[in-house]
Amino acid sequence: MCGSSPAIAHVYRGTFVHSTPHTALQILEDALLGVDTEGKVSEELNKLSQSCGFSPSEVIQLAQHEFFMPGMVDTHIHAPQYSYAGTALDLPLLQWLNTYTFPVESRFKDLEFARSVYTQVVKRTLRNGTTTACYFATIHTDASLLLGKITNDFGQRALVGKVCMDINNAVKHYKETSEESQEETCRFIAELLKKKYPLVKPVVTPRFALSCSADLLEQLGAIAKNNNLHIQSHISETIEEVNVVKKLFPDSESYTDVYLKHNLLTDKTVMAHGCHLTDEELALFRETGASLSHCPNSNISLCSGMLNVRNVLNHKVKLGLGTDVAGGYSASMLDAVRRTLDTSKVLTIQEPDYCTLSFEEVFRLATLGGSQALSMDDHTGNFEVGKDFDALRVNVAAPEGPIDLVQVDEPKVCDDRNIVEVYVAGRKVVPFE
Ligand SMILES: Nc1nc2[nH]cnc2c(=O)[nH]1
Ligand SMILES: [Zn+2]
Repeated sequence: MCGSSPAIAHVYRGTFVHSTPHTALQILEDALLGVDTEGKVSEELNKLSQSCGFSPSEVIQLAQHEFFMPGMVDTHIHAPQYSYAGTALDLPLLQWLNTYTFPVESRFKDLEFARSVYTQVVKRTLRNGTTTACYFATIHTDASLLLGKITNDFGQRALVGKVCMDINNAVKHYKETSEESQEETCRFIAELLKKKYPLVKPVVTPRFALSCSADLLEQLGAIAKNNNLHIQSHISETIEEVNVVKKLFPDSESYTDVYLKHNLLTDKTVMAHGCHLTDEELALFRETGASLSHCPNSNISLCSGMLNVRNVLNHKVKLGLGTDVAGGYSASMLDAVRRTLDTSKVLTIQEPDYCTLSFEEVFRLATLGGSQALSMDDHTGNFEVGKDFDALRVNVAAPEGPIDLVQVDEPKVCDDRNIVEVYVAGRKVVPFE
């Protein structure tokens, strides 16, 4: 009904590609899509009524080699680590953290340094088509609030986490006391919510079980519960990490059980990696509704392991993709798509009966899967009517692109250079104003 819903602001005509829970890749050709004044998909594709009062001249027609796809969801990225992305990948996880990561993150006490790196990472991920990002910041509350401001200013949808850690035996100046961590987490949440940024929300962020005392984990579980907030952390990334967790938490049955016992596994929890989870642990994810972020570039770059995504999906655990900058050297979600396919093919080389992921399935993981993993699929993830218009305008024949079209209509693998416009909640955020 035209009369009762918000007015249509824009109508696009052309090819739309998206995923639904039932169809990994749906291609709608010569379709019409309306975006209303609230930035939502306003009418069913193909069924936009001519009587709603737009004239064909107002329709924005996509060019022959263009299509719209949903914006991609980076379910796990460390904003401060963008400052050294593409370097320092020669050590296994725990040494990598002590040698490179903690010293760099400790510099984010300096707000001007933070402003410069955070502006770069938000602009770069937006240009790469990340319309939603789930960020780790650092332990510094004011710099983490600044990251929230910058994502809001550039129009990126984001969950932003002030990192919590009260244990750090290697870089002793980069940690908090348990009390500081709790108080600063509460201040971070209160101040970020007070800003009323429409697309930016706080996420409770215990770094991982090895950086947090049991007392801190418990308090963070309570804070998340009392404020109904998202939670993010890392789990079972490397075998060494799993073994140390076992020693430190002898009363827990598994790594997953450590988080479960401290009320950190909820249907708003996203855990990164999970390469070495057992089937019993995956069952706990399924029962609690917690999700996994698959970070294949990082898993390979730090030689951490290879997540068996097919097994995760068979367990009906929600799963999205993450860049995990800077364990992953690329801030591009299209890179995460490629690495996900590569990892799946390596598993197939090792085990020929392995059911390799298809390109279509991985496209869904990068878009709708990520929205589901962050429990945002009621309003993002595809072009269903009523959802926010988070979208990428892709030009397969972009002049600066990396490929040449030999045959017309040939489907081809593109890269970030083919993303010519980015929209979040109906607002054009790339190119930058
Ligand atoms: N990849 C990765 N794993 C972690 N585990 C705990 N902290 C980190 C981090 O910063 N990066
Ligand atoms: Zn990480």
